[in-house]
Amino acid sequence: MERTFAMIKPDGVRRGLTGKIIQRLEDKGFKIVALKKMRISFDLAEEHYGEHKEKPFFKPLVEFITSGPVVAMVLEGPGVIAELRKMMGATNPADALPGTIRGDFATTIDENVIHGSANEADAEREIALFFRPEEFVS
Ligand SMILES: Nc1ncnc2c1ncn2[C@@H]1O[C@H](COP(=O)(O)OP(=O)(O)OP(=O)(O)O)[C@@H](O)[C@H]1O
Repeated sequence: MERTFAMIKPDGVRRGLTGKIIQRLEDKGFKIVALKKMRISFDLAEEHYGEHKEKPFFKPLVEFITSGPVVAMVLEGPGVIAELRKMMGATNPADALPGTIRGDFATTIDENVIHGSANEADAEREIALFFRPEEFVS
C-alpha cells in the first residue's frame, strides 16, 4: 500500500492545530502507521530541504523548521501521496483554496503549517530520513 511522509510544521504545533489536522487526515480514511512529536536538528533540516540549498529562502526555512517541535507521521492509503498534496493545498496559502489545510489555516508561504512529500521518490527518502523501521505500528 502507498505511503507518504507528512509533517505538521512548528507554526501548526505552536498554534494548537495538531488535533484538527490529524482529524482531517483520519476523516479522509488515511491510516497513520508511524507518528511522533520531535525537534528537527539543524543537520536533518538541511538534508530534508537539500533541494533548496541555493535558494534565498533556505536559511530562514531551516531556522523556521528547527524553531520548535514538529509532528512527523507516515500515512498509508490508496493514492495517499497525491491526495495529501490536494488536501494541503498550494504551497503559498494565498493561492490555496478554502477547504484545504493551508487555505483554511495559513496565510504566508514561510509558515504554511504542513509538509507532505511531493512524489514517490521524495516519500521514500523522507520516510527513511525521519523514521526507523521499528517505529512503524500497524
Ligand atoms: N518563495 C518562497 N519564499 C519563502 N519560502 C518558500 C518559498 N518557496 C518555498 N518556500 C518554503 O519552502 C518550503 C518547501 O518548498 P517546496 O517548493 O518544496 O514546497 P512544498 O513541497 O509545497 O512544501 P513542503 O516541502 O513544505 O511540503 C515551502 O513549504 C515553504 O515553506
